[in-house]
Amino acid sequence: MQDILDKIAEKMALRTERGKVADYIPQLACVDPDQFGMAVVLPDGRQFSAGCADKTFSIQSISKVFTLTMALGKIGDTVWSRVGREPSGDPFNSIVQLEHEAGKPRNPFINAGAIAIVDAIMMSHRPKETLAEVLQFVRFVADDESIFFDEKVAQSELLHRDRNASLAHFMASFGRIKHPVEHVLGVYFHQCAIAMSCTQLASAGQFLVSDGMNLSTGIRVVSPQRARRINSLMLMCGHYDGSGEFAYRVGLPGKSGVGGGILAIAPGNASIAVWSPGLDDIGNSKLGTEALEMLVQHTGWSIFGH
Ligand SMILES: NC(=O)CC[C@H](N)C(=O)O
Repeated sequence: MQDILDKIAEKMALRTERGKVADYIPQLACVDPDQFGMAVVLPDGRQFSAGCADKTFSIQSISKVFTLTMALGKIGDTVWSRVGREPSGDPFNSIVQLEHEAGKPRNPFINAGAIAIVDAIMMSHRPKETLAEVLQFVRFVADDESIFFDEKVAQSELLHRDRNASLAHFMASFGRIKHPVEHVLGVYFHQCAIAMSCTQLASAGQFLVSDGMNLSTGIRVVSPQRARRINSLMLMCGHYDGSGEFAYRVGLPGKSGVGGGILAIAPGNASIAVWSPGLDDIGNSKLGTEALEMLVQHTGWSIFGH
């Protein structure tokens, strides 16, 4: 495994076409696009990594996997009255479907869906309390107390919130947001601003590899059925309107973020995190996808076989 990762990192270091860093969140535009990191955690807890796998980056929308898991824990299947579970085929920050579908987002991984999920987990609590809970949950699944919110990124998103604020207010106009919109957005921007390294992120994904159980810590996070369902949502919706392309090229449940990270789950085999800040046109990590494509070719880990 170490050899495979070293080879991938070597190849990635030579790439000149690295995509474009997200600049609609100015703080993300400051990140050096020449970086690449990758980490793999096996079910027995063994870790392998290459490149700058220990450097923290903004996990952005990858956080939506963790807040969805929290929401399912808190309100169970009621989640599905707040968001759907179909791919949207539209960009992550699109508003068009909301008008046709009475303010109900297609799935929990597009921005509108993740904002609705935040509203669902707030349960009349103050934003600070919900934020503490989100951070505690991520630290728990990663088994790492050092994970933190990058305040600069959160403030940058807050300052440039027009699009997400529009989504939230539009949903509120259908009676679908129960807490003050500014509170919900504050929590949403912070969850997106969680900073993690590839190693930490791959550890956090372990429960999705082994039927809901983190075999390293021996702690069950969710039931096998729930782990399977979260994985299916990641496969169908985790890369927005690029989910079909990601399934075709990589064939693993995956969740991307505009910080350039991707968490991919090879059920029964490994939790994989990759980071390279340059994005493709859709907003998914360009080299991150390429690296995962190479990894599955070497390992045969795609859920669809070799
Ligand atoms: N795709 C993403 O990672 C988007 C998350 C980002 N925080 C946003 O709201 O626009």
